[in-house]
Amino acid sequence: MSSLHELAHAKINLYLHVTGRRQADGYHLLDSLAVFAGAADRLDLALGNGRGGHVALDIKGRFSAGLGGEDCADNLIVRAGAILRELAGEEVARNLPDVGITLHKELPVASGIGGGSADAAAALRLLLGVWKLSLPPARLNAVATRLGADVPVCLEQRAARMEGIGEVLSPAPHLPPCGMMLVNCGRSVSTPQVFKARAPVFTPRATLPPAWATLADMVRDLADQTNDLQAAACAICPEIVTVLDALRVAPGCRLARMSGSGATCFALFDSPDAARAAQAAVQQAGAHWWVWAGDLCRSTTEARTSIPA
Ligand SMILES: C[C@@](CO)(OP(=O)(O)O)[C@H](O)COP(=O)(O)OP(=O)(O)OC[C@H]1O[C@@H](n2ccc(N)nc2=O)[C@H](O)[C@@H]1O
Ligand SMILES: Nc1ncnc2c1ncn2[C@@H]1O[C@H](COP(=O)(O)OP(=O)(O)O)[C@@H](O)[C@H]1O
Repeated sequence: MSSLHELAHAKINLYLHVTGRRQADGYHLLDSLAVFAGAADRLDLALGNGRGGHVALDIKGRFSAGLGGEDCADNLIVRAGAILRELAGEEVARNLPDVGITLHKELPVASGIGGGSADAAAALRLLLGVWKLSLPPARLNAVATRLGADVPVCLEQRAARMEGIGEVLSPAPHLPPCGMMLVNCGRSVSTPQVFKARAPVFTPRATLPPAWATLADMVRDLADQTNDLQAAACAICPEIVTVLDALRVAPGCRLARMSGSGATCFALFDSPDAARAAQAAVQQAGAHWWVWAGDLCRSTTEARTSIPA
């Protein structure tokens, strides 16, 4: 059998409102518009010789060192395998083929673009396929949420509005053509720490149109929204402010903001070419920064998503 692969695209929160707090466990209630950028990790899967549904993980790529100190059992890819084995039950699990997954880690770790969540979702897609398991959509959403609040949206890798703690998904407004730049200053920022450090105020749910015909229309509406985690993340990691300043003065930048709990920031441009044209100028502001420019994923086909029925 030839090797299977999936791309795990970066999730960008175009805005992120903290609308409340869940009583039961203190998780925050969110209203966010998530889109997916062309930037991605890649997972290659090869079938092993044994049975039992074991997942062996090998990590390569530009940001592999960011996960180097961690036990592979803690990796969200291996945890995705463990949850599916548990759901399959002992008898079925005994006969599941072992697999080897190579993660090419090209997205910065703990950086507000959900790389780990995207990897977990890609692993779920791959493993459901090779193990020939199928789950009803609500069950799959619950499994994904157990792995992380960002994992459900990463299953489809399609622009979506996220509510609840992230697991309540609805269609995003139709997006206009545009380009995107992503910049990360190289410092990992802890999501729980940022949630804890934010000012204890809530922002109402946004009112969005069904479609944005032009980037100017979208930017006008996004300018009225906020990332409620940005101030707290900037206090923890002041270099985020430097990144935002560099993005705002980049030629052609229409809007610059932080994604998720940071530290990665994004900027919107008229086109992927306009974003790429501004890349060198931004890289000059921070030689050690990770800078990516290109297009959004505009369809699930483009994002190479395959959720077995
Ligand atoms: C902030 C967001 C916005 O999309 O993105 P990232 O910064 O991670 O990319 C996500 O909500 C992150 O999702 P994810 O990283 O999967 O979070 P989880 O592993 O479930 O939770 C990590 C920790 O973040 C806090 N958390 C997370 C989600 C949420 N709605 N409320 C929270 O309070 C909790 O302290 C939790 O223990
Ligand atoms: N495959 C993975 N890639 C990245 N992080 C992972 C992975 N598996 C587990 N993790 C853990 O999840 C944490 C959050 O990772 P990540 O999803 O990259 O953050 P964010 O959502 O803020 O971009 C990391 O600090 C790391 O400990």
